[in-house]
Amino acid sequence: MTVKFDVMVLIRALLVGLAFYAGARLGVTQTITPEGIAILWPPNAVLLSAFLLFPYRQWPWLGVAALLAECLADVPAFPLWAALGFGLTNLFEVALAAWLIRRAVGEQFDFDRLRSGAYFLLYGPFLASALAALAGAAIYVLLDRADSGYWALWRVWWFGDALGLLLLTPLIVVMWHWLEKGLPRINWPAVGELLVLSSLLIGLGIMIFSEGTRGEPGFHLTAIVLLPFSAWAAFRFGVRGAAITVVIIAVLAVGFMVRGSHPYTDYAPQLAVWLMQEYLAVVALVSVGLAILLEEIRTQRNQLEQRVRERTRKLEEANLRLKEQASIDYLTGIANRRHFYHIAQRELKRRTVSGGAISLILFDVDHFKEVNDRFGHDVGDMVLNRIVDAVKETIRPLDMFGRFGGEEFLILLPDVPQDIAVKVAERIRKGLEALQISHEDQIIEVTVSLGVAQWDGCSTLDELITQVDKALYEAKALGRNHVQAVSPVLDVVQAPVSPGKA
Ligand SMILES: Nc1nc2c(ncn2[C@@H]2O[C@H](COP(=O)(O)OP(=O)(O)OP(=O)(O)O)[C@@H](O)[C@H]2O)c(=O)[nH]1
Repeated sequence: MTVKFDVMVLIRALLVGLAFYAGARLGVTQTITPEGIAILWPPNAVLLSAFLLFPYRQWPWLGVAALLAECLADVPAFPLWAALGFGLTNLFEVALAAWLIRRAVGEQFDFDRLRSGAYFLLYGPFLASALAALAGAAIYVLLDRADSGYWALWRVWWFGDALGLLLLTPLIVVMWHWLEKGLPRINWPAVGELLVLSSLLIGLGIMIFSEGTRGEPGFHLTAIVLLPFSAWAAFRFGVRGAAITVVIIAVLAVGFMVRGSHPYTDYAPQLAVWLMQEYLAVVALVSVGLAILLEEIRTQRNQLEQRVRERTRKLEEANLRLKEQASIDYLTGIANRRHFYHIAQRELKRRTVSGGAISLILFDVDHFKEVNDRFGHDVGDMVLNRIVDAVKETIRPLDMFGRFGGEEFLILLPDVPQDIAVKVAERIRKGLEALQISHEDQIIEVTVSLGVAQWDGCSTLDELITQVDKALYEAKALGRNHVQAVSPVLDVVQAPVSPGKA
């Protein structure tokens, strides 16, 4: 691992060092009972949060800063070798916990998943603190100051460190992530609710922790009364809210206890501290755990909704494609017979009510079999496509163009009487006659025969198609490359048949 100098890292290390020093001073001066029993050790949470939040390459700087801070805080009370020993023990504890947690959870650590909460709990307060306590207790024994045995010292170190990590790490980590996103807009109703919640919590906390029971009869509020308040914070303000209330409760509980006032005054001092540690651990686990659980449910619900949205979009796209496939002729891309019928029937129905002319053209490629036979089916397909393209350019966008089947095509012309439709058909005939389709070094020429009919206002579509089919048959009979309209009989528009045409 290369250690690179960076001003940002130096500032971070300085801040971590200062916070660690403040935590250590707080630990030494504000968390030890009058009987000399330490309740919790806050600074390790500062370093653990930093190790969880910042890249591995910054760890050496942060670690050195914390080590110096520990020595500065301890030296007034302990010899330098012991201060250094405590510092290295804490460093080992935090580095081990952070490394294991990040390995298990991934590099982006936050208290937003049950998984991260569970691994934090397992590797931090449970494992790393208990292991570091083996060394911490040994240093105390070597100092020869303590009147209790090695395992009692081990337990005091473990519980104190574990509680410090448990209470403060979630707060520091979630606050860091929160501030990282930039200062949020102030939500005044939420601020109001938070004020009410914290006032109630602080008021009740003071009542509960300032009062020693001392076996007096009568009504006593117990510390568990505060639990619903941190649950309230968890529900309404997430992990941040829960972590803040947990710290408020801890500050009140520890603050009063080190001044000799707490709800466990009936018990021996050591047991009273255990009970307090147990109480604070339960409050932290329940509140922060509940907040993480809610966050996890919210995240999973969002992910699920996102997946449902994505699937629905894909399904709609597939439906659209299916609809298109069901209505479009696969070869030419114009309406297939089914879709053409659907649209044409709708048009006729509309005109039954509103009136207005409507005409139909049916055309067929002349001697198309010869094209297939001479050039092959693929070239035949290409020729059909070129015919369709040419016809599309001749008709209006609102005319309905569809493939009737094979080399037969239908065109529905709304608001067009038969005489105009005949002119359109003639334009198509001429256009296709003039079309020169090149294939390799040859030119393929085609002609079409067209039947035209105007709807009489009452026939069905099938009847109209039968009529126009008859006209087409007549056009074919007239020698192909003709337009033939149905009765009322219009003049047959005949074109000279060019000898080279297929
Ligand atoms: N390449 C190709 N040929 C098709 C397609 N659909 C139908 N055909 C062919 O079109 C030809 C139609 O032949 P016929 O019904 O005998 O009509 P024709 O040869 O055009 O003769 P007339 O209509 O009497 O002028 C047949 O060879 C069919 O195989 C298609 O999608 N692609």
